[in-house]
Amino acid sequence: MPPATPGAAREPIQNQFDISGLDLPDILGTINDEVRERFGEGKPADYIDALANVPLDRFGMALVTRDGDVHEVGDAREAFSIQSISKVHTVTMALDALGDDLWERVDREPSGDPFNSLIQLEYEKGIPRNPFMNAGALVVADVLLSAHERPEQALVDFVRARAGRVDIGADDVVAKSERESGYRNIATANFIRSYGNIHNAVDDVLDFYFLQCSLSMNCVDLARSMQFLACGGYCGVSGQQVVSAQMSTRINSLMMTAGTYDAAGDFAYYVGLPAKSGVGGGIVAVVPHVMSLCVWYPGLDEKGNSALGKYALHRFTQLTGLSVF
Ligand SMILES: NC(=O)CC[C@H](N)C(=O)O
Repeated sequence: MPPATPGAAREPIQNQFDISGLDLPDILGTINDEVRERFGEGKPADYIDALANVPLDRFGMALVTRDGDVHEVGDAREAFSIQSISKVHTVTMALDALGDDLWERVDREPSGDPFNSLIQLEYEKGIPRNPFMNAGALVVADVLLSAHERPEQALVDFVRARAGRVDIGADDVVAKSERESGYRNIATANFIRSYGNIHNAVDDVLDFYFLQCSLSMNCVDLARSMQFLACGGYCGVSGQQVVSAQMSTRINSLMMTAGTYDAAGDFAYYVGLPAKSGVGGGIVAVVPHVMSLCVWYPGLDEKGNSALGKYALHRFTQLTGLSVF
């Protein structure tokens, strides 16, 4: 049947912000059952000794709505190494400190290369492609070292305030292990320094970076810590406006285009949400204006993203229709 008005859509447009008709506990339960059938897929991040032997029999998922309601399933309260998810927290702090001047130090384009790649840095004279690849996160770390008297404490305070928990901290074993096996990050930081785009001592920048990667949090903490990106920059957990509404939209855009590295296109296609992954197996995602989510499964695919975490988010957008597209 043709639409009544020429040019009008056939389907009535649903209010994409209305989740009252969704049975979220049931949807999470279905995803949990499906994921557990597939335990064993992927492999842990074996280039960091402390993460190499994490068993592939854990899955957690949590979401936090705009109203602060929490839904969770599986191992959503088991802490894990947040790794590169911390890059969302640090870029938020750096944008708060420098505003758009940050973009003179780091670009905001997808890289199409692995998260630890150095290849574009020489062509682009020490300006990393985006703040979510390791090179960009090292520049962001340097910005925070310049902006804060006690940068590590400032980061821990920021994450604690967003998650609403005072006992969040770094896992020293993971941080030490990262330093011991951190050949690429050490090379990257020194290479950027040679272009003058790191201003503080390289070792201090690396210490900060390894600390941020080694923060230990669970799915509920992480979903809460991203709630401000679902609420126009307002963090319901702390009652603070963290960044402007415009800036929170832009951080979501960065996650969409670069949050899952050289799989960002596939992620947009398969999941359809801004997301940020870490090699600890966590992935956070945002449904703008609706909710923030976190999934965790430690087996990674070849791009370094949680294999079943990605599957879980794919099923979530399929079952709820909550893709941004
Ligand atoms: N993608 C990631 O989570 C990478 C973080 C890891 N600590 C590294 O620097 O290699």
